[in-house]
Amino acid sequence: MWGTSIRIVVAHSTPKGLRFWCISLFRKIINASHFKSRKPVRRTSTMPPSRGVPARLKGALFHITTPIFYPNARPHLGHLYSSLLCDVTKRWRAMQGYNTLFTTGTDEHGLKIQNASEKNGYSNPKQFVDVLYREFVKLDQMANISYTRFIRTTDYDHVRAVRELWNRCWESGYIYKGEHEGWYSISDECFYPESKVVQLQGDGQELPFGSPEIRKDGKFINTETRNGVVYHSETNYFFKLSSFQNRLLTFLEKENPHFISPPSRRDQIINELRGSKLRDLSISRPSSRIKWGIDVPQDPSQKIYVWFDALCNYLTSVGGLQAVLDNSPAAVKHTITSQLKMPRNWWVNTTHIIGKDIAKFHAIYWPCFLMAAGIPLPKQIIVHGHWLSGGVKMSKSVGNVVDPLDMILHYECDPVRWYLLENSHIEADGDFREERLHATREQIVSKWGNLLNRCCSNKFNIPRAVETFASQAANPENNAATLIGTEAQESYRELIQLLQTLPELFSSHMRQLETRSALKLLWDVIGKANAFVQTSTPWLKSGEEQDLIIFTAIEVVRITSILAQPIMPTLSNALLDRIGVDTENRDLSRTRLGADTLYGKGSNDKGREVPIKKVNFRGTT
Ligand SMILES: Nc1ncnc2c1ncn2[C@@H]1O[C@H](COP(=O)(O)OP(=O)(O)OP(=O)(O)O)[C@@H](O)[C@H]1O
Repeated sequence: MWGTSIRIVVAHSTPKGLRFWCISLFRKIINASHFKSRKPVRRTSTMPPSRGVPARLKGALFHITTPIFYPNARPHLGHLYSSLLCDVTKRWRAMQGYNTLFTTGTDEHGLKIQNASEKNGYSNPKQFVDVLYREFVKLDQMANISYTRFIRTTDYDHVRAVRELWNRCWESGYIYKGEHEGWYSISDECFYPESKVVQLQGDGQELPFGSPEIRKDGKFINTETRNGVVYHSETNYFFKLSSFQNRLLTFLEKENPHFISPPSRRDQIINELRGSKLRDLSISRPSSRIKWGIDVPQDPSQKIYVWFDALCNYLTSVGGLQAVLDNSPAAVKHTITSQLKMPRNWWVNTTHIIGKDIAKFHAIYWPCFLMAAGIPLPKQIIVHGHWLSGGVKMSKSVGNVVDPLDMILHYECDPVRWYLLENSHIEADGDFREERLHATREQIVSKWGNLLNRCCSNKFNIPRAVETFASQAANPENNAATLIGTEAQESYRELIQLLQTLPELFSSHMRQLETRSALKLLWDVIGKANAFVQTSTPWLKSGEEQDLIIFTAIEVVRITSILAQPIMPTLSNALLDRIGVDTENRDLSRTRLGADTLYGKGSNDKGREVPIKKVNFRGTT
């Protein structure tokens, strides 16, 4: 205040050159006296955050969905990855001020489940899925996946929603009965055109369909998923997919070019739509062949195709088709959906995260079903790559799976989450390596934990350092002079620069789901902070110089831990607990340097430990 009034007097009463000279002189005097005579003043409340949640985000709606998974065997690392991307996005959006909804679940009907149930000795597939869906719920619990609803396609309200969708498409004339023959994959539960079928020879050679050497009794596979196919003919109901080719292309190319992300996946779908004509899609199967499914409303001799059933789960999750059309709460009572006052508003703010294996179903079939039913489309589909094992997609059917529960039990949930997000890229496939997971945990302990440990030594006083320097944080250049030696000052300046840009850059990577780049930013600043502590040797310093070093380093722990909450919810909060950050002060508005002026109490007490320890590498990959 004193400084401000002097500056105002000087600014208004002197010529320009003299005025600047006076200002800088006064600044120097003020800073010098400030450093000499400053005594910590205990404040009664924390400083107001500098940047709150932008008004446009407060209360905005964000609904995110995983694919629903087949409970034909226990879940593997690939399933966890899809769920994790959703969980992290949901947590991040919640931190930004959105109202969020997150649904996941299991796809419990169809031939694949029927066959697996029989193979496992169950007479009723429902009993089989009742056992296996729990494995998916258990994994979500163990991995801290914070869904708001776990949908099972055998849930009453879902069955009702599927019938609603079918009836609406039927009434609008987009479903008709016909004869279907072609190459069918039991594993993929779909037909493939001849152009995508080859015959496998004994020597591994593949003969395209139509080659003279092809034998009728040979083994045929499709070239998309490489699963076996058989020639099959039956009466089915068809969906008039062909009617939507142009509408869908216009939507994807002109009206909503960001509907499919990343752009490379959008281009693939557009090329597919441009390159070949959409054929009408068989959306039922004879009940004689498939017993385990939802009856076609007008014809119980047919069961609804499992994809028509499964995709509809996304509508169930906001209350079903009618609730979306009426934009009023679902008639069927469910703890979540009946609470949604305006289901359509949630629906149009829905993002589907899916693996690339099911892009066609989500980016072509699903929008067409919705268009046929007169329902607006969701906001976005984000397509991610696969985790491989032995060079091919990790898959339940192939059996080349990594058990995520096993990894979580040994390495704990947060390091596994961090590892998966750091070692993957939305557009590329990832290769699981247990030694890298182990190294990730080591790095958290030796870099993050070490920085915390150093600052929490009983030689230092974090609360005093925070009280002294938090209010000065807006003026880091003034503080640099407190440090002795150009090396320490340079290191300080670099660190401050990184910290100042961190929240914005981190946010921009998270918006694009570039988790690897987001996490790299955290490592960069933590690495820089460790180097700064090493260079400035606070254990050899005292008074304000020591406090400034400790304040700056512990700010790195505080800010990175706040930002890391969506990635490692438990550990980041344990780190914040360890340095006494109030639970009210862990939002994004506190990620500015000095945005929390009251923390650190008890942090330097003897005997308190870092909340993560090393574990051994088990040597199995
Ligand atoms: N290897 C993987 N990498 C990444 N995600 C995967 C992987 N496997 C499955 N998923 C996720 O699960 C979805 C498919 O679920 P599904 O239950 O069909 O898995 P699956 O292991 O491929 O099953 P199956 O082998 O029985 O067909 C994918 O779209 C993706 O979201």
